[in-house]
Amino acid sequence: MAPSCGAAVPYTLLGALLSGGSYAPSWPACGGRAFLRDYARRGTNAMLWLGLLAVTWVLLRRIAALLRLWALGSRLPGPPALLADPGLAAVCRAGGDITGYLSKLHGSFGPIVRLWLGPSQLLVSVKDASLIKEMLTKAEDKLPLTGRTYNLACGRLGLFISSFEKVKSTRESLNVFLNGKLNVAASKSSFKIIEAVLHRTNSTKDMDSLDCRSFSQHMAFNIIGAALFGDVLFDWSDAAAYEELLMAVAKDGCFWASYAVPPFWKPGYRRYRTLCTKLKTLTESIIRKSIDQNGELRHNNLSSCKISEGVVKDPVRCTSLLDGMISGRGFDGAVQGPLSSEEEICGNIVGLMLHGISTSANLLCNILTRLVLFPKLKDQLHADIVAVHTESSELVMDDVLKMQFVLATVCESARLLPAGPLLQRCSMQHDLTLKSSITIPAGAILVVPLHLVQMDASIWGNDACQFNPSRFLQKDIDLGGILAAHKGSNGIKLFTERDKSDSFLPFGSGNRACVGQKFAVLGISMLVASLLHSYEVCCDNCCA
Ligand code: HEM
Repeated sequence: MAPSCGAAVPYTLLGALLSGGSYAPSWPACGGRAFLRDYARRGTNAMLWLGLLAVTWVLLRRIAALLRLWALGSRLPGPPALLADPGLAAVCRAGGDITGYLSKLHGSFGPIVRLWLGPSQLLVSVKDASLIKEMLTKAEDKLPLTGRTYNLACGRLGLFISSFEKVKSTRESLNVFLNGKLNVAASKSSFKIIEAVLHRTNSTKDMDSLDCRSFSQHMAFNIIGAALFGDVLFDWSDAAAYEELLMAVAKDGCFWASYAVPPFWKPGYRRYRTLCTKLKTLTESIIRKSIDQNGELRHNNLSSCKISEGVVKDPVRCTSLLDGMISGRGFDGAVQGPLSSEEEICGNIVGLMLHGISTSANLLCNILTRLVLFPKLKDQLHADIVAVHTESSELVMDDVLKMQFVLATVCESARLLPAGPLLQRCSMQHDLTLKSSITIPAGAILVVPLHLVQMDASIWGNDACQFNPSRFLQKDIDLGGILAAHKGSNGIKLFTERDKSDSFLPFGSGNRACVGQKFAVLGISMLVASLLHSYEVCCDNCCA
């Protein structure tokens, strides 16, 4: 009996071919089209099944991760587990004091507290110095929101993003680059920076009513910009527009990045994206200028390799961060083409400008405000500066390293006013086991409430909340430690006393610590010293 049409048709195209013609007689009877139709139907079904299995697999994995988060999270001390902590929600709604709320919780539950921000979001706050050190060493990832914010503003970049693996090598290159910048450029630049800022503010408004915040921001822009682009920044006609654009992009980045799906339908978002594109174009323009007019980047990179020979043996690695920019050819590619490593370099530069300006401006403003509020501080700083820096000589980095009171003032200001209230980390892939008994599940948001730690009276003494730079002198600032940076970071070893050094965290700690720490402390000290050496700093109506 002849096989029925359906039965005769092989199930797969491969089956038909492999059957070696045994089905051949039925083909003409059923028609090649029927076979192909059936084949397509079965193929589609198979694809749908595969898709369904994949989605189910992903969902099951998510559910397993969620159950794990709930199980491990509930074991940590904290207020009763609810969908979202109502106390924190109330504090946030009132635009209130998160540090104050965490302080109460730490008072009740101890050095580790967990809070549920939602069914799938667990926040763990750590306050104990030794636990913090362990946590910051083991938790190597940044929060995905931080990475998304920088990605949105800067495009593709190899710094500030979540995964430690992806930022490791760029961090190391940047570390070497910034060390070289300190040795080569800072001493000459500081007076130029001050002059450029005064020139700019003079041309726009009355010098007598200079706003401290804007002044600090201009100084920060110029010190980071001069380090990255060289002196060409000072003659660039678009410098002011570039600074404004950077600040505008920095202001709203976190808000727009908090959307899970980019809200293209919102005019505000489209305006923000336009600003980011303009920022990228201007960054490319200043990089080009820097390469074309001065060859500054190439020159300084190579010099820095020679200068820091003791630290870095391989000169090729010295230029790796800015390789693409240094070779004008490579950068041209980035301007014309889609994503490339050159685009990443441009993204890194924008990221560094955004982060470096906001943090350094914050610190500078804090110091300048204290200078005007406390004339005695100004006198002490002045005495420290003139003791080292004579009128005739040029101020150099070695001089700044001798100005212990200036360095102590910068560090004490950073202690009292860190860049943000919380240091944030997470471990995306692995659970964290602290002190071998506390397990924090992967994906939890880890925070260190900096004000609580850096103003903890049990560590810093009864005057923990007061401004007292001398506390940094009592324990001897280890200036040798400032120059001995460990791999991928610029650690400043300030205290011989362990608890204090683990509780001084304005620049973070561990593998994701601030790479610009040494650059910021020494650069800002240099600026303050240069400013006080040559100018009178005072507030409106109080200058003699
Ligand atoms: C007063 C000035 C500054 C403050 C207070 C500051 C603070 C910080 C903090 C708190 C972190 C995170 C640390 C952690 O998670 O442990 C960080 C990271 C970082 N900072 Fe700074 N910073 C300053 C200036 C700078 C400057 C001038 C640069 C470079 C030009 C810089 C480059 C970086 C980089 C590259 C990272 C880490 C990026 C990563 O691992 O993905 N910072 N900074």
